Amino acid sequence: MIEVIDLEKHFGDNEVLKGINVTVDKGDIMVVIGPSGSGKSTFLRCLNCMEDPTGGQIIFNGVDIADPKVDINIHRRRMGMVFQHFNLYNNKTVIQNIMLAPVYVQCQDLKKAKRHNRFLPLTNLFRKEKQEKIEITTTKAKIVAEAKEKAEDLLKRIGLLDKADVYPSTLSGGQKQRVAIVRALAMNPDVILFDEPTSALDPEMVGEVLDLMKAVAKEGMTMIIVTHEMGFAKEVANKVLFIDDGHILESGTPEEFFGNPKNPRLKEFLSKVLS
Ligand SMILES: Nc1ncnc2c1ncn2[C@@H]1O[C@H](COP(=O)(O)OP(=O)(O)OP(=O)(O)O)[C@@H](O)[C@H]1O
Repeated sequence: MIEVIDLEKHFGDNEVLKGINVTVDKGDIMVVIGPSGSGKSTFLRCLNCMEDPTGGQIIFNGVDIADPKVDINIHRRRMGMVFQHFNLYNNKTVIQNIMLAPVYVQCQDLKKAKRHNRFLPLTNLFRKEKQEKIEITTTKAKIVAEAKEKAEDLLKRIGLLDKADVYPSTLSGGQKQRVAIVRALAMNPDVILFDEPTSALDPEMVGEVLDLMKAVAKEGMTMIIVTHEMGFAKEVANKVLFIDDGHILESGTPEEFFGNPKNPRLKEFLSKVLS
């Protein structure tokens, strides 16, 4: 699904990623670990071009999205992202947060179709087939109604339907992050990128977020997760990467990675974080 080839990212003289090569297959749960400042978040942010790569390719569903000529917005909607600090819109209610992006992209598609006055392959996020022709007689009201139904289902799933109309500031950190995760799911993405999703949470809330992530993983979602939660990596991941100083120094299954680490820097890192 994603093939990262010789990815480089520099911030001025600071060469943060120095040639990263990774393959992500459909259904992979890939956990990325490494010391602070090693480039993990930068790697994740380059995957959906939130940071423009300095060099290399990111082939996503067959298209090099690092190519500046590519319309990244079309591809980015297929990649969900969950941030350390939730990034919910505080001036929108919980359900509005979940509905916003699906309604926006579908209304944009509808406008485009109407402009061309013909059938176009439109994104219908609420049907099984992700790219199917929908009739241009679809209306914004229909799109909103479908998005609302889906958002309510997602809130039900995380036990927060009663919070649909409140603002995020009234939620706990764990609740905010669970809303952020279902917001990503509402776009029916091919992959979700998680950037330290539990690092900003009080310890008692970490479990509820990890449990939701485990459930999403079980459903077959492809996930790439930067985290310091080694227990989660051992239990849920099928691939683990160790990034240090802008390189992948080791990668493997959790069994190989934790059971028989080879790189001395990884051994040292694991002895610190697992002790
Ligand atoms: N937008 C930016 N502008 C300039 N430098 C940046 C930017 N983003 C990251 N960096 C630099 O890139 C390096 C790697 O940062 P990054 O956040 O990717 O590390 P990390 O491995 O995720 O660290 P942590 O575990 O502490 O979050 C750091 O030296 C950081 O200062």
